[in-house]
Amino acid sequence: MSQEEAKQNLEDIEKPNQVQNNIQQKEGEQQNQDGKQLSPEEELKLKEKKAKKALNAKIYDLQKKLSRGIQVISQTEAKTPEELFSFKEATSNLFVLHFGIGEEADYVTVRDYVNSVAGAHKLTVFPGLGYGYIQFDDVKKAEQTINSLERFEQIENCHYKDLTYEKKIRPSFFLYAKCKLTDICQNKNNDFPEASRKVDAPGLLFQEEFITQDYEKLIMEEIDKKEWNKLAKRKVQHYGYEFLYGINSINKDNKKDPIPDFLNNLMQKISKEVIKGEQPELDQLTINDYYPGDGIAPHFDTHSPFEEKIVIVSLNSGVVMSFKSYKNEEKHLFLPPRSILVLSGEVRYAWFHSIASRKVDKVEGDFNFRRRRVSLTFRTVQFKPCRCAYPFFCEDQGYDPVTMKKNNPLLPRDYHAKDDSTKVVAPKSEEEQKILDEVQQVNTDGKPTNLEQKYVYEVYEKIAPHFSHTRYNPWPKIESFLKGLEPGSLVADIGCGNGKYLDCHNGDIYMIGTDRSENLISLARNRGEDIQVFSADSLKLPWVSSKFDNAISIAVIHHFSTPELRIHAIKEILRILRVGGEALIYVWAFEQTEKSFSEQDVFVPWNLQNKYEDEKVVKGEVKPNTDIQINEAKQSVVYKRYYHVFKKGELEELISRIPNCKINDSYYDHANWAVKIEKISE
Ligand SMILES: O=C(O)CCC(=O)C(=O)O
Ligand SMILES: [Fe+2]
Ligand SMILES: [Zn+2]
Repeated sequence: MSQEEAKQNLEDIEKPNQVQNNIQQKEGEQQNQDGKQLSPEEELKLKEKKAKKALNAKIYDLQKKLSRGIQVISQTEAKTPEELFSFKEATSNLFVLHFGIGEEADYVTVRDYVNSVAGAHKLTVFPGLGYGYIQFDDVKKAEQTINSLERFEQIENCHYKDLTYEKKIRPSFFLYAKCKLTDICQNKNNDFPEASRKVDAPGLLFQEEFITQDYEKLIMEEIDKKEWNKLAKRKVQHYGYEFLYGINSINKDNKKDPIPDFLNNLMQKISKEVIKGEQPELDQLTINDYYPGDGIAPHFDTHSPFEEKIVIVSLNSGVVMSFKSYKNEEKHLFLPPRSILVLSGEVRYAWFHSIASRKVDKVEGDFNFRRRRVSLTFRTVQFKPCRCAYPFFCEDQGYDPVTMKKNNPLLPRDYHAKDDSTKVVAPKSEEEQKILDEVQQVNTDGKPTNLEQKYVYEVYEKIAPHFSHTRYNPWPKIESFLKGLEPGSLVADIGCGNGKYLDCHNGDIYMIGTDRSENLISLARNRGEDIQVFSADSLKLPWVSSKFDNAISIAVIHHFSTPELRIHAIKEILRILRVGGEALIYVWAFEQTEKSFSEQDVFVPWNLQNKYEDEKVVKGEVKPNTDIQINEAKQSVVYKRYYHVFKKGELEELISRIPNCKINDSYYDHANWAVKIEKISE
């Protein structure tokens, strides 16, 4: 059945009220359209026709769901079912679509069913997406599973069974046999890390079964008798002091309801075993209520409002908490119910912690399905400034983790590091020249080359935290462009870096950022709960066409190594804009006063301070993928970023080659050439 036929069939099906009417007609009272009685033969034909239509509608519906699933998972460009279903060879993998996996019941149902018909297999799910795949060691087992299912003969490759019909729970089970694993799991965003029950991080203490099950039950009951405050993503209760979410601090002048008495036993145990007189007693409590799928964005608790030790007790369900150091070390710890987690020292002051928004976690080879989880976060309110050993994350010592804008003279001198690129750019090395010659000779075809991969993307991933610390002041002209936009505008920040432009507007536009560097994206995400950012390539944005009112592309286009790619990137900006929408584009200028370039394709050094670098790289024991130099005098490791610096008029010339836009303004600002372009037609 072609897509067209399927659509036609779907359209042929009666409208819901007609179906309803037909059901209300009793057996034997079938009438034709003129109201005449039907003969038994005619009746049978009509029934068959209806059954066929209903079946086709169901198939069409399943096909649509399946094609959406495959598109999400594989990020393929295929748009029609024909394109998606065009795999020819059978493999030992099955694609599974069961409308709602992520719930424990779904997972167990599918796993047990496959076990019963074909035995050993590996089932992988993409929680929240409702799709997954099964790997067998043998193509026969995949076929055996397929053959055990009901079959819709009309559609090759599609097989369906309502596994859970009897149990009357939601998901169905739907297999697509002939898919290649590479087609469905290329996108690493679909997979997620495995956690352990024990991790080492400096300052992290963790203990399972800190309280009994009975006590846990009692606390849960008492908590639910109290009133919850609703946040955008979860519910909370606060005791001791008022908590202010906008600035992630507490109102020290507003002492509220004391921590409730039913927590006395727990507080005493913590006092004796954890606090041990090392800081004043805990006097502030935040209770968070999470349902499967809820999470908390990466953050570290603000330094100054609280003393060092932060204590988190988990109730009712396990969850994985992820930790990330400023050196991008990542650890994933499973917090079972009734466990206690204590954060102090480096992990408290300088690591991010987060809970990913999903319904299931992978823990030491098993899935842990989340249930409702309630966490108790105890802190001690601090009445003195923070003098921790981590000034680069300490708002009391000059750094504002929310806005990243403060510039406090108390910081160590090297802290607010300047952009460390040297003033005169050295001639290219042989390797740099070679890679540049290579990419400029091939047809770049809208895909990033080796050069962007090695000298742009990988370098930004590496230098992200350090880079981010040097990028905290929005430039005034860009800020005023954003502040001047129509209220309600949807604005894309393409190549948003640490997100410094995502929160410098008046709050009445809606901004979404993308950047190729996942490390920069995590830093951007840390700016606040309202920040919307995604990792994506500027050559292939994940947005549908013509929906954005505006876009900004600041310091991005100069990182592409060929004119074709630069044009491609600009066309991609125009693609997502609506007709009449305007974009602001900035690129580095060849004409500069601070730097002097002798040519336009340059490799600009970045001195990554040793404190941001792996010790092993600093000592020369490990070499990263990109070529680096160790600069002992400056205590740094030198990475190089590729730029094509633009001569006056060059950006305008590129844009003149794109038919559906016009230039509204162009100017020179902060050693960049800037243009405002408007989309004039689709
Ligand atoms: O719920 C948790 O386990 C963590 C809560 C948290 O990190 C916070 O409220 O700052
Ligand atoms: Fe926290
Ligand atoms: Zn501090």
